[in-house]
Amino acid sequence: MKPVIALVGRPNVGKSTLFNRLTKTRNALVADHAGLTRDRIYGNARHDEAEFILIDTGGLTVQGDDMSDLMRKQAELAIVEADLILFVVDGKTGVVPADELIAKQLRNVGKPVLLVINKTESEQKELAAADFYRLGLGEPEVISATQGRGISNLMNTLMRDLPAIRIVETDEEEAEEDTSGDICLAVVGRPNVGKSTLVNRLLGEDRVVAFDEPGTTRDSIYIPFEKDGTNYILIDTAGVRRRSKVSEALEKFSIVKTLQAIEAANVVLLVLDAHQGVVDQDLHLAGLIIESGRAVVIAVNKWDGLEKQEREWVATNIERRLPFLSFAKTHFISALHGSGVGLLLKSVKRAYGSALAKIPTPQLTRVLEEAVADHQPPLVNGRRIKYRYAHLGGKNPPRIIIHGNQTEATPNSYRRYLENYFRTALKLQGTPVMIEFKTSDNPFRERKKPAESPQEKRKRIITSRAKKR
Ligand SMILES: Nc1nc2c(ncn2[C@@H]2O[C@H](COP(=O)(O)OP(=O)(O)OP(=O)(O)O)[C@@H](O)[C@H]2O)c(=O)[nH]1
Ligand SMILES: Nc1nc2c(ncn2[C@@H]2O[C@H](COP(=O)(O)OP(=O)(O)OP(=O)(O)O)[C@@H](O)[C@H]2O)c(=O)[nH]1
Repeated sequence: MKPVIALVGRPNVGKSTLFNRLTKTRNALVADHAGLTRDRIYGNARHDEAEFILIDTGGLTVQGDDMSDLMRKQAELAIVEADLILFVVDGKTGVVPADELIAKQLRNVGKPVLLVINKTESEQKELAAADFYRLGLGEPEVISATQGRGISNLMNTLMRDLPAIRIVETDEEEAEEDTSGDICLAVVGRPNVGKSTLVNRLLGEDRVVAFDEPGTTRDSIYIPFEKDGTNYILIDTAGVRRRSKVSEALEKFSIVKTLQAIEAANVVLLVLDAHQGVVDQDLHLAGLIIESGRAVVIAVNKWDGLEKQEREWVATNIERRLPFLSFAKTHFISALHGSGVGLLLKSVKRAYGSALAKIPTPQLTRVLEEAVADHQPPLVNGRRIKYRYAHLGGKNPPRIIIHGNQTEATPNSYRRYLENYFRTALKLQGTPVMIEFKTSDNPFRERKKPAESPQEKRKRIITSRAKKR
């Protein structure tokens, strides 16, 4: 499971800037979806050899700000859930009383804390650090988040202090044996939408009583079950099994836990509440799911007892607010009464099949040719973009790599056209499809390149290992 690092510090010290610098790698899917609020507080960070979940705790220490209560609690929870805390201070202002207060608080958290002095582009390292030793937090890292100075050193220190963030090398054989065929299904949704009720429905009441496992709040529970000859591993973020142990709703709902579950899943079941429609927190979750590239099925729960008019409103509301999830199948269900629940798993299975489909190069290339024949790509600098062939560069989500000349100049509108064309022609349902372009003079040399970079491969192996747990 990915380690969690939390950014803490008073306002304006540069936490968001550092956050953006460390998390900017995985925006490919998100950037292309207009209307999607990107979650700027929780993110996946990747840097050369390391990978972790990064949380920006925002205005945690400010009294009377306008951060909503839930967000504040989430921030407090983030610190509890973090494996390590980065305490960011401003090198230009030097130590201010608020820094001392935060340092005092952090010393009581019982977590490793690394002091990071930001905004030090014009200063000598030693000079910038001198003032901050009195916070009693040991050797600080000296960085400039805007210029990227000191980030490599910071990462090295992190890898030393928190070795778990290092991406582990594994050999080929281990990668091969991962094709167990079990469908990893994460049930996610904000508090009170009915996740627990749905999990109980999916598993059958008798299993609920029988199962219990110790663990911390941030861990989900992995429950294998079988339905109509298919094996699933349900990732229960609602903590159905721990009702008795964890009393507070807050402790049960955790974005870190949700993120970890999404990471480990093949398919995400996003549960919404029909009585409320799509609220901002649903949008945040949808953003995290989109960013992960996982397959998605939407369950609109509490469909029972709604008037016709209300139902129409909910359906429209979902279409309007979640256009970037239009690839996902939506089911209107009642977890309480069981209606519509049976069909959910069919869609989950279909989405899994689409997300992990093996699509041979000749087939992809044929669809590409048909798409181009139906609708030509535009001219760029007087020359037409030319696509030679397409191959599958990865799964879950399918990554279709298109090779040719000037392909990088393909406008977004045409890329979306191709995406939809592939989706329809290949009958892909419930999964995002990523289109990537490569320009190469010699397609044969290109063809010999590995479909996956070593880093992507490592990532895939780690993720599938997480699923085994
Ligand atoms: N000179 C300098 N300015 C920086 C650096 N990093 C951030 N800043 C600036 O500091 C200001 C605050 O940065 P943010 O990243 O928004 O700070 P924050 O800690 O997230 O602030 P809150 O969102 O209010 O908690 C912005 O104007 C940044 O451009 C840096 O390394 N050097
Ligand atoms: N009317 C109706 N109520 C439902 C349905 N499903 C769940 N509920 C009710 O909604 C409330 C919340 O359900 P839970 O299953 O605890 O929701 P949850 O998402 O697990 O909530 P947390 O555990 O707080 O994350 C309970 O009172 C349920 O009885 C449904 O299909 N219809």
